Amino acid sequence: MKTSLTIAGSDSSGGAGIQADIKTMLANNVYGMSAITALTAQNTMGVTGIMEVTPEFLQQQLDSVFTDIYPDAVKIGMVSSPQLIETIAENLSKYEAKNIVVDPVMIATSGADLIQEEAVSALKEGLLPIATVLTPNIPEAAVLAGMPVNNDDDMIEAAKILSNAYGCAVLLKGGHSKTHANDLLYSNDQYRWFKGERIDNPNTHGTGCTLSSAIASHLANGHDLETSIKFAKDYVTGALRDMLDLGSGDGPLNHGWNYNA
Ligand SMILES: Nc1ncnc2c1ncn2[C@@H]1O[C@H](COP(=O)(O)OP(=O)(O)OP(=O)(O)O)[C@@H](O)[C@H]1O
Ligand SMILES: Cc1ncc(COP(=O)(O)O)c(N)n1
Repeated sequence: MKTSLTIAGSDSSGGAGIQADIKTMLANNVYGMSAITALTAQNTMGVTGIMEVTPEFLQQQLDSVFTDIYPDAVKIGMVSSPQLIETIAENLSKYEAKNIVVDPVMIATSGADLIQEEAVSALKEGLLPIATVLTPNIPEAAVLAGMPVNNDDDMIEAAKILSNAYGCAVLLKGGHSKTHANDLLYSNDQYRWFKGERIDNPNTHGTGCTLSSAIASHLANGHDLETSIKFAKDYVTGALRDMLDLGSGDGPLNHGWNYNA
């Protein structure tokens, strides 16, 4: 069985972060492992607390995983401080990690800040250059590329800027678009749209975490990037279409929609 590691924050409500990642990995046929960067006290209505791990404890988790069950792919989600980002960058280089999916988590759907301001430059310096694929949503792409992203042409321009600056593929997700749910892949000076049916579902907590973990799972299983994105997008679309409705706020997806069917 192929293996995948998520380096991310825990979401006590189970819809995003580590919990979404591990469920997604199980549903997409890989053995999932985790290195936790922070605990969040969170539910469908918001985040009420964040407790970061120390860089030393993150280091211990990474050593434990990489020296025993080597991951075939790595997904990186919420990492809020520059020190933790440096620890991850150093270790992924040291252990020669491959198939690295970087989801630059900045703000939760509920509005909470999940990254310190000074961590954004650490992210740019340490993690983007080693990413196989970077998966920003529209607001994150605007911050990272330093330009407004208001339409499809802006999405192409921002993805091109990021791909050229960091030498990685960029999947700019269209979930925040008012008109569609199409994601744009920019890689090797070419772009391709992954078109998605926009589903009228208010419960989208964790869609970004789920998509990036599904991409990592399919890369771990040996698929190329475009095939992995296509399978991952189909998986997220199915999970949204399932119309799970839990909690009073922005609820989670059904990660098991294709599992017990
Ligand atoms: N209403 C929707 N219908 C269909 N697909 C959607 C919808 N909303 C988001 N998606 C898809 O979900 C994936 C995640 O996109 P999105 O832009 O929402 O990421 P995100 O903002 O990082 O997610 P998160 O909600 O975890 O912060 C993309 O493939 C996007 O196209
Ligand atoms: C621990 C953690 N990681 C990531 C997200 C982003 O997901 P969303 O934007 O759907 O809330 C989150 N809310 N919590």
